[in-house]
Amino acid sequence: MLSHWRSSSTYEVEGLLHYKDLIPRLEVALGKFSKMDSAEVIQPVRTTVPLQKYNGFLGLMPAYLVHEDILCTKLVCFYKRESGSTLPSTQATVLLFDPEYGNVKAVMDGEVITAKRTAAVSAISAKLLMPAKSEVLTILGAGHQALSHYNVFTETFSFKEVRVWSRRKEMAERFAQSTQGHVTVWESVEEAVNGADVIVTVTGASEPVLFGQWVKPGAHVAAVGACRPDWRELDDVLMRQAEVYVDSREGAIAESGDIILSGAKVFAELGEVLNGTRPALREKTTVFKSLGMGIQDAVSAKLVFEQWKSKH
Ligand SMILES: NC(=O)C1=CN([C@@H]2O[C@H](COP(=O)(O)OP(=O)(O)OC[C@H]3O[C@@H](n4cnc5c(N)ncnc54)[C@H](O)[C@@H]3O)[C@@H](O)[C@H]2O)C=CC1
Ligand SMILES: O=C([O-])C1=[NH+]CCC1
Repeated sequence: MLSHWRSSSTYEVEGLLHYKDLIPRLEVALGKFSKMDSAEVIQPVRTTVPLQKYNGFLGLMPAYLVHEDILCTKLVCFYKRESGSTLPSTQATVLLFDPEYGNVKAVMDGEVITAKRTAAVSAISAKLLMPAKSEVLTILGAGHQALSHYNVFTETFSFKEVRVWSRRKEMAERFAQSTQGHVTVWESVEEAVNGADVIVTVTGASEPVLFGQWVKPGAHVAAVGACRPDWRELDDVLMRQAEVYVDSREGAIAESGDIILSGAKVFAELGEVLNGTRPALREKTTVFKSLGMGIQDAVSAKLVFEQWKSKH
């Protein structure tokens, strides 16, 4: 039996999970997921328990990758926070099991895993779908996901300009000061996205913040927030004019307000594009609607555990 590891340290997981290792494993997992073969991947849609009193949700995200023998679940609480709140908006713990015995092999901090695997999947969407000559990246939101997206997008691609907008300008300014490279702060979403080739929406919004009329034709939008059926980040115009890609069709039609309320049709899962069964329509305006999947946490947790074991 493998040794048992407990870590509540965000710092420890941070040092063990690297995009160069994570991205290829996520691509394989997304491809397998989209083959819809339950002999390969078992991942029910997230079970969500509303915490009405606190404007939040507890999400349970189990997954089993059969050939890799990775059995994992994430427990994630996420909240809609008022402007100025100092409470965290996402807290997560990841449990990695030994599938044969059923014992827990590792308990890990899930915040870094959530931040990095979500950003890595958005980077995969951009790699497949952004315009061939993409020079301007705009990030809407200035929290944890904004930073992980900045990091992986600037590590993976060569943008000439990176812009940020946040509903509180001082947060956008703080974000711009915290990044390695130069980031410009914009006062309005309309100005921030004007001419942008790639737009990442990582806000806690429940009403649209990004409107289709502002988006350059052919741009790619990675839409990461609004993970509830009645929450929005994108308006109907954008949802209907874009080709919509998702991580999971099943998850999207159950959980994405942007898809459900706009009536937009899902064109493909990212895994189908990776498998070559659906095309990447790079020349069109594209939206990747991310909701997050248990398999993404599972491959991340396995990587973290492997790295940890190699050092102990
Ligand atoms: N798709 C996925 O796999 C995942 C999605 N998420 C979602 O991504 C979003 C960002 O998460 P974090 O960066 O961890 O949160 P965070 O709290 O660190 O940052 C949220 C950002 O959104 C802004 N914001 C909050 N409410 C807003 C509103 N009503 N209008 C405009 N801006 C608003 C905040 O000022 C802040 O800049 C959340 O919606 C979260 O639920 C989080 C984890 C995984
Ligand atoms: O996949 C994930 O961890 C989450 N999606 C929405 C909030 C948390």
